[in-house]
Amino acid sequence: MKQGLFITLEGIDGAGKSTHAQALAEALQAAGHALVRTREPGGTPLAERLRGLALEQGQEMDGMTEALLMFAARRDHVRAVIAPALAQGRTVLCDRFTDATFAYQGGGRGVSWQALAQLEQIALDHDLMHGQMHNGASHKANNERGAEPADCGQAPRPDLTLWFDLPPPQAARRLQGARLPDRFEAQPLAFFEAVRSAYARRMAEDARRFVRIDAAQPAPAVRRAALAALQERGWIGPAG
Ligand SMILES: Nc1ncnc2c1ncn2[C@@H]1O[C@H](COP(=O)(O)OP(=O)(O)OP(=O)(O)O)[C@@H](O)[C@H]1O
Ligand SMILES: Cc1cn([C@H]2C[C@H](O)[C@@H](COP(=O)(O)O)O2)c(=O)[nH]c1=O
Repeated sequence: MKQGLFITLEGIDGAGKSTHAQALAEALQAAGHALVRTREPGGTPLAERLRGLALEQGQEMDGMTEALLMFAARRDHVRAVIAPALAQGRTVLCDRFTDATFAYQGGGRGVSWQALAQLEQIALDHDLMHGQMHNGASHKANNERGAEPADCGQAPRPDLTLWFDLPPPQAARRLQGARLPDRFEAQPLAFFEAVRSAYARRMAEDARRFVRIDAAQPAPAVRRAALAALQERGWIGPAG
């Protein structure tokens, strides 16, 4: 079975990811993709509990602790949801993934890029599917046959990342009064400037995977730009 597509949405809080995720999902489904929509931190019962801890106002923790929580949640999410779906040929549309940890915990909190790269490797590439394979068979049964697929221990990486890029003051204006801020949304503008710069660094390091969407445009133009990225790859039809 051909591995499915893995698409992630990134950007600072209030950039418009959730607003445009629905149109992207509808376009992918209309083009015949068997779609799994999910988010980070979250996507499994355990990861949603970790999300609650990480986002809860008043719950103090340092940047490395945040990063460890994010990667713990991510490992569970990838093992239980993302890797199995991709192995079944499904398309996964995920609101945030590892880039967010580099942006928020790296850029925002100052955790070293190198430490995050090491955590990524340990959390996602260390015997990821231990005890189960992507198709549900056990490693043990496979070992008894003397064979183990090469990709059993490694997490999939996104095929495409849409970075909704918006100046933090504009994002703050959009979020004002929209909802009660969580622990991240309550951060000052300087935090989000640092997060935004870190997204730019991630894009510079892996330019082929990223498409930057100018999220400062009116919503219909943002939607068109996001759909165009899928159309250019032949993943949806010209009408979206
Ligand atoms: N292009 C746009 N122009 C004006 N307002 C917008 C635009 N896109 C989204 N909004 C509004 O901005 C607010 C934040 O959008 P949204 O919730 O989609 O952001 P988000 O990136 O998902 O944020 P978070 O990551 O914090 O969940 C919403 O009230 C939404 O209606
Ligand atoms: C994956 C991930 C997320 N965060 C932060 C970014 C946001 O402020 C929240 C998630 O809220 P959203 O409304 O679902 O966007 O979590 C982070 O700091 N690090 C991460 O790895």
